[in-house]
Amino acid sequence: MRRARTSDVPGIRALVEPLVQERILLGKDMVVFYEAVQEFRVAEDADGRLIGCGALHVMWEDLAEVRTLAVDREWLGHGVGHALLDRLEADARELGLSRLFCLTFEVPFFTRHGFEDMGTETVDPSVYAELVRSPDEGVAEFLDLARVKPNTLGNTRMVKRLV
Ligand SMILES: CC(=O)SCCNC(=O)CCNC(=O)[C@H](O)C(C)(C)COP(=O)(O)OP(=O)(O)OC[C@H]1O[C@@H](n2cnc3c(N)ncnc32)[C@H](O)[C@@H]1OP(=O)(O)O
Repeated sequence: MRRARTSDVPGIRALVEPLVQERILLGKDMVVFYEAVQEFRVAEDADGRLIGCGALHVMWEDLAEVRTLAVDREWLGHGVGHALLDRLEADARELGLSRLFCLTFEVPFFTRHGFEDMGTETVDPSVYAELVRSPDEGVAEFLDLARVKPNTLGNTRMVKRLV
């Protein structure tokens, strides 16, 4: 497990692409991955092949989103996903964050990690007014804005409080 390098971006894209085709993850252009490379952690096998990735995207003083968490099909069920999520959580704590958001179909996996369905939970109106100015799709998903509903269909908005 290590921080991503720019040379990992094609590998991250290759991990994510089949999941985009299955409409599990949202597709992103290469430039977006390069811009976000500092948010990524990657997992590699003994031969240095990329087998998993995940990113932490800060949204507000206390809040970040876990995004683009993906594990190579051949490695599913070997603890790679949990290890990546643990690492992202540790990064979140280091940054001083206290809430982690995710939008996912993998509810049991995130529940095992202490995430809960957000239900109708929202944020303070003054914070809402600031967040709503963001052009980021993840922020819009957190706020459950109508324009991103087609992306969120069937997904669960989940949150974990870091103590
Ligand atoms: C915020 C977002 O990015 S949302 C999108 C989340 N990503 C996706 O939906 C993409 C498609 N899914 C995936 O890539 C994967 O299924 C992931 C990332 C969700 C999970 O990755 P995996 O590496 O298979 O997870 P991991 O092996 O750690 O855990 C899966 C199960 O294997 C079991 N397991 C088997 N071996 C182990 C082990 N050595 N250590 C821990 N768990 C293990 C666990 O019981 C676990 O069960 P749980 O999910 O109910 O807790």
